Amino acid sequence: MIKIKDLQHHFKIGKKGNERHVPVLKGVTLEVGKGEIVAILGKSGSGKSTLLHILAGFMSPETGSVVVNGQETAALKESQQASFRLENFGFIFQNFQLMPGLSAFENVELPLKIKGMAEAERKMKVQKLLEKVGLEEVAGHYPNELSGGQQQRVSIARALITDAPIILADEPTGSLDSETEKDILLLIQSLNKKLGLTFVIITHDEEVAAVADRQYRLHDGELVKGEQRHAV
Ligand SMILES: Nc1ncnc2c1ncn2[C@@H]1O[C@H](COP(=O)(O)OP(=O)(O)OP(=O)(O)O)[C@@H](O)[C@H]1O
Repeated sequence: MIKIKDLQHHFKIGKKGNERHVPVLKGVTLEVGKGEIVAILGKSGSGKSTLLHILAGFMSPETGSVVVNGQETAALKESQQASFRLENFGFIFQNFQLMPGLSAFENVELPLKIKGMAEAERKMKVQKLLEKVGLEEVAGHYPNELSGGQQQRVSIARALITDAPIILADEPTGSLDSETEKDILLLIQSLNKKLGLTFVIITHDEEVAAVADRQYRLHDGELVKGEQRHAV
């Protein structure tokens, strides 16, 4: 499903003529199969977000390749990139990134509007998914009328609504208290089992990584395999 091969990336820091080259990824190789949960741990600044951005096609790697569902992402034309992303990836962020002026229902509906799905089909699909993630009673609430856990459920529903097979989660519980964190991790595990969704989760939190089938640690620009556990 995902094949990342020998990714290297560095950033230039400082003023022109006096730049420093800081290597962030020094040859990262990773394969993720369909229906797996893979966690990437690493300290702040270790390159987790850089890896995720390259995987999602927001950034191009200097060397190495990313193949998603058989498609080498660097080979996509610029005009194909957005629809490829929409078809293949759903995103979950630490700070939810919901549209404040839209209700929970409308936030989840938005990607389908962008895809051009007809209204009746759209409404039915959103309704079903909101029930699945336990939000039917707050569907009309705006983000500022929802708890952190509810907001993250909305953002998970938004990530799932387009039926993308891969969910990329960037510190999905970073803004939540530990009880709510557990709820969200259980939801992720259940969606993985019931729908066969693939998750790549980046986190600095060992408890979050514990839901993964495989754990890796980004350290000094390299990916090191970690331990495997299966409990929330
Ligand atoms: N656009 C950029 N220009 C220059 N340096 C950058 C840029 N983006 C990231 N970096 C540097 O690359 C390194 C990796 O950053 P990255 O955001 O990938 O780390 P991270 O592991 O996701 O950190 P965090 O957990 O704090 O989000 C850091 O040293 C950062 O300062």
